[in-house]
Amino acid sequence: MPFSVPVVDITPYVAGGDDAARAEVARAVDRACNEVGFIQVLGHGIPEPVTDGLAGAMDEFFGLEMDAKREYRTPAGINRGYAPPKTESLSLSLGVESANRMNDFFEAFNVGLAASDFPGVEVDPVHYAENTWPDADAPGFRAPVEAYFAEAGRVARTMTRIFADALGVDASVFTSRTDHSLDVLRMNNYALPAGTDVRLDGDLTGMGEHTDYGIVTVLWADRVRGLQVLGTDGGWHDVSPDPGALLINLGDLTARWTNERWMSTLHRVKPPIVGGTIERRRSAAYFHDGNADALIEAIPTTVPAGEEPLYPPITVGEHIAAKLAGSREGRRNAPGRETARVLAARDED
Ligand SMILES: O=C(O)CCC(=O)C(=O)O
Ligand SMILES: [Fe+2]
Repeated sequence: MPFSVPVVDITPYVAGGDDAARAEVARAVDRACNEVGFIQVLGHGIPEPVTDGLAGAMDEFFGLEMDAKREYRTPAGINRGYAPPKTESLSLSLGVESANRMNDFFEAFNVGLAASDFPGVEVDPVHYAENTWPDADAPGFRAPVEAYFAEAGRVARTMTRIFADALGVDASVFTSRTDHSLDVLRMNNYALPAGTDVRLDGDLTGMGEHTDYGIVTVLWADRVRGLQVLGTDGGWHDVSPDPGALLINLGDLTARWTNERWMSTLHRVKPPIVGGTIERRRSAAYFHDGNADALIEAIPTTVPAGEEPLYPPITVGEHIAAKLAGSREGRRNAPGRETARVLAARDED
């Protein structure tokens, strides 16, 4: 079967729909999560001006001089603010040590929910770090980013409502573990500085192969080639969203939670070289990771009778901290179940 990312219209969950229409959506999502791990979602309800605003905000910030952007760096252990090109290596989050170590050329800006967003809840200030906003240099950045952040968060929570129905569990299985969720929006910019000779740097990777870490990711991206997803056929496939669609993909915590009934799919960004350079590409990944103190263990109905779950229980915070130590601090993670798959992947479409 040729590789494709299923399209699902979630209008019945966003704008109201009857039980039959919702059940149909839940079935389609279950199939996509089981077979691909990526979905294209229509009917998400994010107004176009909001995504246009996000894109404009990214242009304003990433268009600044490097010296100005560097002012907004944070320590590697704090997942906020600006990350210059080649400071992160996503494949180290996976336990894959490659020749292009720290060669991911994306630059990013991270914003997320902070301790001050949850007054009265005792949360770890490292996971829930306060944001760094570039107000002085990019005054038009914050408002549209906050507007998009709220919308993407709503879509992520809608997806978990669909997940509960698709898995046949009570909605509280998700809501009880996401009421002070670690949520981060990573805005990515893939561009090479003028004059970069791409022929001399054959190892260039936009973003190294990785799985996302949390529960679910809502991904907005320019319709420019670059994102590749590893299919169950062992090959990498180009994926670009249909007009108006958002990409949704599952993270590792959901694979653990569902005892791998659903997939946390490997992906990477390898922009094609055209005319000696790469086409600029932007994306924004909203990671909905769950409460740092929530325990994630296999939903009992996903574990076959008489078998042990594939993974031991883990808290969201422990899992995310280990992954970030790989991608942001350069400490290679212990190879896991996904590592073997990426090493075996064929380098083709
Ligand atoms: O740029 C993309 O399309 C993917 C970004 C991504 O995978 C991520 O930020 O985790
Ligand atoms: Fe990702």
